[in-house]
Amino acid sequence: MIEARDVVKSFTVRGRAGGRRRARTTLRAVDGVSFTVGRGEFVGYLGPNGAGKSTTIKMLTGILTATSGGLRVCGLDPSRRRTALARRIGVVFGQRTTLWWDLPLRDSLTLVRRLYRVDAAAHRARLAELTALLELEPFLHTPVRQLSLGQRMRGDLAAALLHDPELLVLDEPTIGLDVVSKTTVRDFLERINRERGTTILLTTHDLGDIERLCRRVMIIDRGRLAYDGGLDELRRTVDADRTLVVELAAPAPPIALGEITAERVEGARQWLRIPREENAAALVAALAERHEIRDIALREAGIEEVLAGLYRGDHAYWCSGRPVAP
Ligand SMILES: Nc1ncnc2c1ncn2[C@@H]1O[C@H](COP(=O)(O)OP(=O)(O)OP(=O)(O)O)[C@@H](O)[C@H]1O
Repeated sequence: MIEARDVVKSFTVRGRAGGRRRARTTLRAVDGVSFTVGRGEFVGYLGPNGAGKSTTIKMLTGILTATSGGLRVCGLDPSRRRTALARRIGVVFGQRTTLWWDLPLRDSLTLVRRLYRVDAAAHRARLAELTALLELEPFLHTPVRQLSLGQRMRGDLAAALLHDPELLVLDEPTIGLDVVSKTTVRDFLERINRERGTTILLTTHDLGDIERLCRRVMIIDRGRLAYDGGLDELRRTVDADRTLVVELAAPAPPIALGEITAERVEGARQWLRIPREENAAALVAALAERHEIRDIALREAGIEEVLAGLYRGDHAYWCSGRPVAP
């Protein structure tokens, strides 16, 4: 569905140099990215702010033209075949709507049908299906400007899927949504991927989206792909520390065991960060010899901690992961 080979996108920006005329410099927002996405995959595209995610998505959808490299989406060159591609993909930008502000949602969706020249009977069937799945019925006749953010997002998803695209590209689709709306959107995406085989590329800062939906993640950092592989594999590959939470029989000064010291103390409870190479069982045994322990729990780093470490650059060109080299 997507084939990117050494894709580069440069922007010319005015530098901050002194003098009357500020010097022009070239910024490589996407700096030689290569990957493929197969039919039916659900892939998360992650990275810190300014990493190059939106620029990649704009190239994939034909909004921007790559400076160099090869790009094929559904077998088409996106910048040259933008109209043909639009019939085969759906795009949702969480921060923007493609719906007509002053029209009731239903009329907006009818206009989308005309734009994509969807046959009337197919449209009726598809609209009925999407209305049920996204629970649109209560606000189908409400002008878009009066919809809540969660309702509008569901409307935008329907608009992006009315022409039954093979590929759905989502840029932060759950941004600003409450827990219930997020769940509705996630359940829906999971379902169309599983049942219809729609390929989905999802950009998000919401790690709940990733944990719930993506089997594979690609991480971009400063324009370069730094990881491409499974989520569990990412947790394992990154040398993430673990935390031992110890509940003592009574409050005590911070525990110190060689290099390992408690980094948080609350009453009788203490938190110890354990480096990956440390043997946790031996540590627990040593602790039990010196302290009266009431309870103990070993906590693996969550995906949030793993990514925070990566984004901070704690793991210089991080994972040996999959085929991603600096
Ligand atoms: N039209 C443009 N002109 C100049 N620079 C741009 C342009 N669009 C993006 N950039 C720069 O390219 C880099 C990548 O931006 P991009 O929007 O792709 O990042 P992102 O990963 O989507 O970030 P965020 O998570 O904040 O949305 C940034 O340094 C940004 O300032």
